[in-house]
Amino acid sequence: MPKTIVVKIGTSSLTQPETGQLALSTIATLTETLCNLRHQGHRVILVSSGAVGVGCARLGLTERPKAIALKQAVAAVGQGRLMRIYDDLFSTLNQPIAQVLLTRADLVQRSRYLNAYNTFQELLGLGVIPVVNENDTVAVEELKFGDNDTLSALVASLVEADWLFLLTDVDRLYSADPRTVPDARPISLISNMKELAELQIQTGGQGSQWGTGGMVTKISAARIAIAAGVRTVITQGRFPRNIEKIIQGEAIGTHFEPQPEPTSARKRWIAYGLVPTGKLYLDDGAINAILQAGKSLLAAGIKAVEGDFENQEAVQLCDRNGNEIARGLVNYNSEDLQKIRGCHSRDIAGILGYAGAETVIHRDNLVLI
Ligand SMILES: Nc1ncnc2c1ncn2[C@@H]1O[C@H](COP(=O)(O)OP(=O)(O)O)[C@@H](O)[C@H]1O
Ligand SMILES: N[C@@H](CCC(=O)OP(=O)(O)O)C(=O)O
Repeated sequence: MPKTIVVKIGTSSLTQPETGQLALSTIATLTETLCNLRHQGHRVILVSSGAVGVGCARLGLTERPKAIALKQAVAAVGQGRLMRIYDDLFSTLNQPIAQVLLTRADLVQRSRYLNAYNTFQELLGLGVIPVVNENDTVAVEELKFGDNDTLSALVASLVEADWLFLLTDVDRLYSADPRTVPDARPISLISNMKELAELQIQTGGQGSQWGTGGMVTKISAARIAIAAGVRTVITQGRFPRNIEKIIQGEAIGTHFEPQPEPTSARKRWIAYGLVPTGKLYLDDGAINAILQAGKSLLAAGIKAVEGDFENQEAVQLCDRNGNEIARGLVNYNSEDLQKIRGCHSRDIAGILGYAGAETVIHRDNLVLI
């Protein structure tokens, strides 16, 4: 059965850690592997980091720039070179590829989200392998994916992929960072998010010298992907051939099993496509109503409102300690919500001077996280 497979490779696997130069043999093997998958009839998307790392190597910079404008300039240098290398290798194997550069803004607006979906479908239908990266050169801080783990999970969710492979410089997820905790326990399978929470995995800092986000972003990427029904695997980037072995059933890397009933496409867009602009702190009654009974959120259950947002924007719903439990589209702006929080729905019209929605977030626009 043909599958849709998203493979994300990080800078730490694409470059030599000592010199920052490209790891050519890894890239060549990855290219061969992805072509094999295409020949087997699968639909393949590559999410490749490396624009900043390759740009640095090209310009002789020895560490990842911190200043935003410099990083954006370096990414512009590196992205071109990266695509040239991919195109040379894939062309040798007669495989057409396409460059797809996305920013968060492309997924926030529903029409642009659907447009991105259509473009991917066309490319995959044409037998092309899209090579995706964040459009680092124009992305603005407030509207960034920030790391390609998240980007790859959103792409996998968008195209409703069967597999997401997160290729990195460790062979799997461990109970703690194996670089600093040598006896950290390897983890082979995570069946659901409850199990993940119970494992209390420690993720240490921000990852390797050239990587962005470390393991934290891979775990949150897995969370996004499995909610969309995508089986997610964290595995070693230096051995891309393992992808084929894993698809054939070998137990390599860490597997995250997909949620049996994936969240609907629209709710996934609300939860992960949109960028939340505020927070609502709820009382225990409201939390129970949402979590246990699948109810809408009413003004009476809101203890506090944080942030400045408009009607129909996405907000986070939190318990009293600030832990996020859900996200949703609000029916009131932040100014009006400040006035009606804690109030009964029948009093809203009197307080605001107009008859607004009965619910603050309708259950159709509310997603548990
Ligand atoms: N619990 C953990 N299990 C495995 N690796 C971890 C863990 N916590 C932190 N890490 C670190 O995450 C790093 C990979 O992240 P990163 O450098 O961002 O890679 P990439 O460039 O592939 O995205 C590893 O080198 C490892 O040191
Ligand atoms: N978009 C950036 C990569 C950001 C990123 O997530 O990097 P990595 O942790 O190496 O996957 C680039 O191309 O350099």
